Amino acid sequence: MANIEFRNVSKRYDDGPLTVPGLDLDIRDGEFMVLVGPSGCGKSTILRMIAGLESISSGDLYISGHRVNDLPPKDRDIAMVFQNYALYPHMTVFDNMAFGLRVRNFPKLGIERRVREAAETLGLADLLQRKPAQLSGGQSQRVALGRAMVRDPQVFLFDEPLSNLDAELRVQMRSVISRLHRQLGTTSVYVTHDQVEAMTLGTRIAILNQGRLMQVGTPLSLYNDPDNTFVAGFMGSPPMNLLPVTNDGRHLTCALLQLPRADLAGQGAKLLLGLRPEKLVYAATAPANWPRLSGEIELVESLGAEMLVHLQTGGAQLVARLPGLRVFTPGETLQLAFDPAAVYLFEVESGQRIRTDINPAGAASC
Ligand SMILES: Nc1ncnc2c1ncn2[C@@H]1O[C@H](COP(=O)(O)OP(=O)(O)OP(=O)(O)O)[C@@H](O)[C@H]1O
Repeated sequence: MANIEFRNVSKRYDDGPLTVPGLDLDIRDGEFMVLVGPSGCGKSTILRMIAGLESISSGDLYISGHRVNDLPPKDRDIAMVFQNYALYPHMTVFDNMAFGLRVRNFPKLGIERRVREAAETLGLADLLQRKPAQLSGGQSQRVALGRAMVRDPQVFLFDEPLSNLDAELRVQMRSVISRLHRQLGTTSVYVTHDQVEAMTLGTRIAILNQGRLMQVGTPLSLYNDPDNTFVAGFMGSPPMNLLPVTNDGRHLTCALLQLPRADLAGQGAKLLLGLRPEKLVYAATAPANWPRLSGEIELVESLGAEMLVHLQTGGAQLVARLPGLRVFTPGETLQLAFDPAAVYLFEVESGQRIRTDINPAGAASC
């Protein structure tokens, strides 16, 4: 078990720009930390710095309290699981799983026991004599997991391990990884650009953009309490609606609606109003004092029990997540409502959250 501390860590490749500019991040002992963010934001670079596969340009990295900036990868007691499985094609499943222990001169009996235990846990017991070419993608990824597991390292690193699997297998493998973590309690760092994966696996999630930490917290705290528009847009499916509104010190106004908010008198004349798609309800079912807004239906995506309704209204676009019991046709007008306490507010320029006494996370939904 181990904790990992980044202290003002920067990374620059050759003469390029700073890929990671001054990262401060604490990964706690035994937690499952997910690094999430758009392609190219530096997630893999951060992971590879922990593994020792990438040098650190400045700052300090500590694992279990020891500064590891110059420690070679083999001395870090870390196991990494990659997207492409990285199995040896000429070796059996057993030998692939045993390899890391053999090169560390583990006793033969111990290797046998550890591999068989891991194979049992991962449902690979019947496949130990197969070669990687005879395995499905999901089985290959379980072998890659098993190979990491048998080493019983102080840290697991995962670099988008599920991105080559189809949707159903991804869900299955997510629960395998989650169960393993509950069982072993090993500090884990997991890179993905999939926010659903991040939400379901992470004890905490670090959201990155262009190498910078946007926010770190539990999945629920990031969803309920985003610090900025980037996090608000990243967490939640579909993401939060962000509507440009004008603020005259008494009301927030846009083509859609007028919302009394005298408490924002000291704020800018233009703000962004954030409203989660799942906080919109049919006007007919909402309390009379909730603000109404209506729009023309552009598109309806059915999710089975629910649907995503895309509305066009006064130049602004909006998505609502509604119970899927009604049939709509594009072009139809739909009237919706929301709890006025459910809105988030952000500065336009910086995207930073404007915090008020109103707690949107506690707002009711019909
Ligand atoms: N070896 C390298 N040499 C130069 N630049 C690199 C190198 N590796 C990564 N980069 C650059 O660093 C930035 C971050 O890359 P990184 O792979 O860490 O991002 P990522 O968030 O993991 O992306 P993805 O989700 O697409 O894998 C990118 O702009 C990338 O082009």
